[in-house]
This record gives sequence, structure tokens and C-alpha cells, in this order.
Amino acid sequence: MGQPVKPVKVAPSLLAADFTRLGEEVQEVERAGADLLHFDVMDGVFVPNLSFGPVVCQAVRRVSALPLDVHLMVTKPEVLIEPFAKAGAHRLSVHVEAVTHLHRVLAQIREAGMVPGVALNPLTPLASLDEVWPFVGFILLMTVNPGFGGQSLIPETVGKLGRLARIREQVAPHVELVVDGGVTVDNAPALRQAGADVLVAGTAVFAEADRQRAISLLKGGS
Ligand SMILES: O=C(CO)[C@@H](O)[C@H](O)COP(=O)(O)O
Repeated sequence: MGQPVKPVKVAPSLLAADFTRLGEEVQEVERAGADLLHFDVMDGVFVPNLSFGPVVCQAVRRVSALPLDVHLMVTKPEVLIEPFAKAGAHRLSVHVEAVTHLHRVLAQIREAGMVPGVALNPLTPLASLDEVWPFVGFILLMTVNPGFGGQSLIPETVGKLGRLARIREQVAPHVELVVDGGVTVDNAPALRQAGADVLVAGTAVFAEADRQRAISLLKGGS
């Protein structure tokens, strides 16, 4: 018999929400069983797209009590730490590929009252996390190239997640593993089995009329 699979959390990615009714969309996924709200910040440099920033985060904060999981896809994350802390973010991840002084940046995130996380692009080696474990609350493993919602999950990233989960078990069992990009009801069982604690899902939640069913299926329910 294999390992029992732990319950997984679902974090709808607001990038896939209808921005003309963002407040209602947020409240709907909260009622539908979302555990966190995932907030993708893009600067048009680190990734070839622009999204939203602290002002929108603050507005979301006013309509939901869910923890806000902010993913910075930007070249200078250090300048956004304080603004996102003030905007009510609970967790903040920065890309290992974007930051030179990662130890300092992770300490600044913690000092600002948020849970620090490190995000990894699909082909960034897991070895880049070797020194990071004591300083983070979570690792965000990108399962698509960041920048856009609605892409297909890169199949090789499932094996990478499995290897990451085995390392995590050895060195830092308390650190959460978050997967992000191309998550669907079809690939969610493999991601849960491989060790994901949190599934970030944009299209798989917001493109569905029945968000409650979508979130329940992602968690392995009916
Ligand atoms: O960070 C990103 C994209 O850069 C993700 O959070 C996507 O927004 C997830 O959207 P889907 O792939 O689930 O539609």
C-alpha cells in the first residue's frame, strides 16, 4: 500500500477571475471552499505580462477573510515587501531566479509579518533550494513557465514535485509545497499523490460555473 495522501488546500488564482466583478468572484470562491487566494504579481520584465499590485490586493482584503498568497513575478521583489504587508498579504513568495540576496529578502518578508516563500521556475534545479529550507514557510513550484494563466502543466514537473517532497520530508517537513500552473481536475490526483499541500488553480476554478464542485474535485472529493 502507498502512503496515505494528505488533504490538500486549494488556492484559486485571481488572474483567471472576471475583473469586472472581482469582489463577487472572490466571495464566491470563498463560499465554495477555497483555502487561500492566490495573487499573481507581474512586472512585464521578469515575465512578459503585467497584472496587478498592492492597491488591488488591499481591495481584495476588504471583501475576504481568506489568507492572501502573493506570488511576486518581478525583478525587484524587495521594493514590494512593505506595500504588500500593508495591503494585508499573509504570505509572499519571491523567485529564486530573481533575487541576488535571498537571505535578506526572506528575512524582510518575515519581519514585515508575512510567511516567506520561494518560487522556482520549471527548469530551475531543486539544488537551488539547498540553503533555503530554514528560512521559508513554503516552496512554490511552477508547473508552467510563469506569466500567463490557462497553460498546460509541463508533465516533467510532477516528477520534480515528487523529488522535492522527498527532500522536504528529510530536511524540513513543516515547509508547505505549493504547485502552480496548469492544475486541473485530471492532474490533481497525481499532484496530491506526489506531495502537493496546496494546489493553485486559476482556470480550473474560475472557468467553471460550479466553483464549489470544481474546488471539491481538486481536493479529491466529488
Ligand atoms: O503564476 C501563474 C502564471 O504565471 C499561475 O498562478 C496561473 O495564474 C495559474 O493559472 P492556471 O494555469 O491555473 O489557469
